[in-house]
Amino acid sequence: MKNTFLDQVKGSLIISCQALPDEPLHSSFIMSRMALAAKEAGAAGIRANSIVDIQAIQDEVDLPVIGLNKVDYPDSPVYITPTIKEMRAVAATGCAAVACDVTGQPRPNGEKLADIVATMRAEFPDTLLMADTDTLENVRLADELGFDIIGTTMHGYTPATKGANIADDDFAYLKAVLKTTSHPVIAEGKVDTPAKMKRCLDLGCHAVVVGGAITRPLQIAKNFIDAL
Ligand SMILES: CC(=O)N[C@H](C=O)[C@@H](O)[C@H](O)[C@H](O)COP(=O)(O)O
Repeated sequence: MKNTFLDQVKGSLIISCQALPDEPLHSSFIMSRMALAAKEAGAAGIRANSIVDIQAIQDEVDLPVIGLNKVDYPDSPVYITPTIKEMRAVAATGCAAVACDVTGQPRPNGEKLADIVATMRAEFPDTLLMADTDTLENVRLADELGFDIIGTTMHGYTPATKGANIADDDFAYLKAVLKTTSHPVIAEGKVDTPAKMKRCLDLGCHAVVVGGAITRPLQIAKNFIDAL
């Protein structure tokens, strides 16, 4: 069966509906309603964390899902779908794409990303793989490993990129990413206004993921409180 995800989201907005256990909205039911609001607003896709959230969202809306599973392991800083165990479980939900960390940092249990990709290609040939990258070096790594989608998700969130913001210097880093890879690029991470989303698309991104600015009320409310 052909995976139509890339056609479905081209030039559009994907809304990330995530709330970790320490966040006020942590609930699969609430995330499914966030996804419904996203759909009613016109989003083309959803990004979601954890098996139960992905399933609840798939029951509520018929939009394609980028699935991931955030898990902390004691022996690694990698937390976005870090091992083959989480990769398989996320893909088994039937989501269109599985996202995982591609930051070059050591993975739990000494697992190697190349082995994870090979196993996923063999077991889930119709599932797209999205690389959550942080630097140009890791964009090149994701290309070499054959990821289908390059995401900028981890730019600003690793020791190598701490403090960076995708919008710095009129998206200078994003422009470099677009020059570095021929795979579709999805801008993600701190795209927090409609104007920034539009700029990412105009620069040539395939799609944009927006999360907190739409689905994290604590973050949204803080922005207002901070202005007092
Ligand atoms: C760094 C990390 O763990 N990012 C996570 C990845 O799935 C999510 O917590 C973000 O909300 C998502 O990337 C969207 O970004 P923003 O919420 O900034 O629009």
